[in-house]
Amino acid sequence: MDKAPRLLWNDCLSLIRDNVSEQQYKTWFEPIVFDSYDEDNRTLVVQIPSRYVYEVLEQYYVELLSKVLHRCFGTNIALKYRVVVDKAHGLTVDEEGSESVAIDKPKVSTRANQSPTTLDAATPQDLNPQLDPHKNFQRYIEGDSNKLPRTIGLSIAEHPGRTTFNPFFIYGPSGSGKTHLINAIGVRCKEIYPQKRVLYVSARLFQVQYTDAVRQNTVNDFIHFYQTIDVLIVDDIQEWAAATKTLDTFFHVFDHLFRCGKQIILAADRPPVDLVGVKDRLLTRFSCGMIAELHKPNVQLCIDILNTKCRRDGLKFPADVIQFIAETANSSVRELEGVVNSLMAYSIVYNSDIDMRLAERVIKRAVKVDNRPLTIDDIIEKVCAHYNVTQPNVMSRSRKREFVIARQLSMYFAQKYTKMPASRIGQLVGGRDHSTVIHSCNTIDQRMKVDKAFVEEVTSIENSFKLKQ
Ligand SMILES: Nc1ncnc2c1ncn2[C@@H]1O[C@H](COP(=O)(O)OP(=O)(O)OP(=O)(O)O)[C@@H](O)[C@H]1O
Repeated sequence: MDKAPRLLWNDCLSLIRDNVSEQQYKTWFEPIVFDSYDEDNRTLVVQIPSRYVYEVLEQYYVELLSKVLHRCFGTNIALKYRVVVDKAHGLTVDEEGSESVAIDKPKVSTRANQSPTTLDAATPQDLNPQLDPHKNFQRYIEGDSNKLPRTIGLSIAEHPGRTTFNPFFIYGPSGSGKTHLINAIGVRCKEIYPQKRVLYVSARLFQVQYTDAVRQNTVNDFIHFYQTIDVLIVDDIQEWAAATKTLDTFFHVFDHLFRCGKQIILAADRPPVDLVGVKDRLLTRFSCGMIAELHKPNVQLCIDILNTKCRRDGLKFPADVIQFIAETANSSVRELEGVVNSLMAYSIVYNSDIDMRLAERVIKRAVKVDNRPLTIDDIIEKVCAHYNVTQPNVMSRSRKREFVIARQLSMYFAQKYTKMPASRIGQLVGGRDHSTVIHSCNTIDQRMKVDKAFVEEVTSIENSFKLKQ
């Protein structure tokens, strides 16, 4: 080979650049770094920033890669990916990321869905905690909606069974991050105390295991096994509603662990009082430690999560697209992630850049469309979310800058999108008169004529209304 392998790889990149859009090149190929070339095995090793990039390259660009590699390096060339860890942000990409081992395909850390098969008390090293290492605290972005549960979770991980937060009962809507948080507690706990017997189990799996134990006449072993756990994490316990026998069995486990000072962590989609079919003796126990609620993420948390995801997965989304997704697809973090994945898929399939047009198209398909006419309450809610202020702030007499803007914009949008007269709008926005509404609308109109950044802000809020039109 006459030319240095690094230069040959640069040739490959030039060829690729000619064959994909600029956006695709920047997103998927620019982050690839030449690592090494093994002359004997004719193997090129490249570093990639995440497993996600690997999956996309393998799924959509493998043919292109193979053609350019053959063209530049000749036939019989093998390509290996090395998935690196983002040290700057303390984020690990996959299990092998921290070991500098060249891998054909990064090994996925599969979450074994099965519970321990033997019901004997295995040693801590033998017990698979059934935790997903990726769902850790480093990846659990903090925001207003989860600050308290996250802080409590960290403290439990550091002192399991020794805080007043026992049991820790966490509840919140679907996709708000319950599983991630309770899993992160287990992961952190295991890092600090490798000897502790930590176990994550879904309520459904616990029930299945219990049913099996009944069938095989091993209920005592079953209970004994669970009574040997130091940190027991049970997810989705609302699924036990009316499963009387399972609940009774869990009662024995719970009581024993609690008395022995072991940590219990429970997650559900509703607070203990709303758990149907659970007897009082368990309900009072569920409620005697700490109950914390996870709320729907606010816009700022969505932005932070999206930015982190893009950074981690080596994606480049324009800021206005991030803002738009955060404002429109924010009913849960799962929805946010779904939109990002769809957006990537669309951009690849249609060979188009990720911009507002594509984002609007994808969001319309991915997010449930609400056909109700836009109401003034919808408007105030979106404006408040955008400026991170509360409805009482908007209604108040305060002249604080962001309150005034949120107030004036609420009136402006109400006039533009609802059929209400100015006097009614004024009444609903803190009991103002119609001349204040007209003045506010004029102020916004005037500012939009001279302030480009402000026009962008207004457009971004209007985008968040789109799903309601
Ligand atoms: N604060 C956060 N930072 C980063 N990712 C998050 C955060 N909250 C949730 N996620 C991610 O959102 C997705 C959904 O979260 P999770 O499964 O924990 O929700 P859940 O409340 O348990 O939902 P369900 O009740 O439907 O099981 C996961 O991929 C999770 O990693």
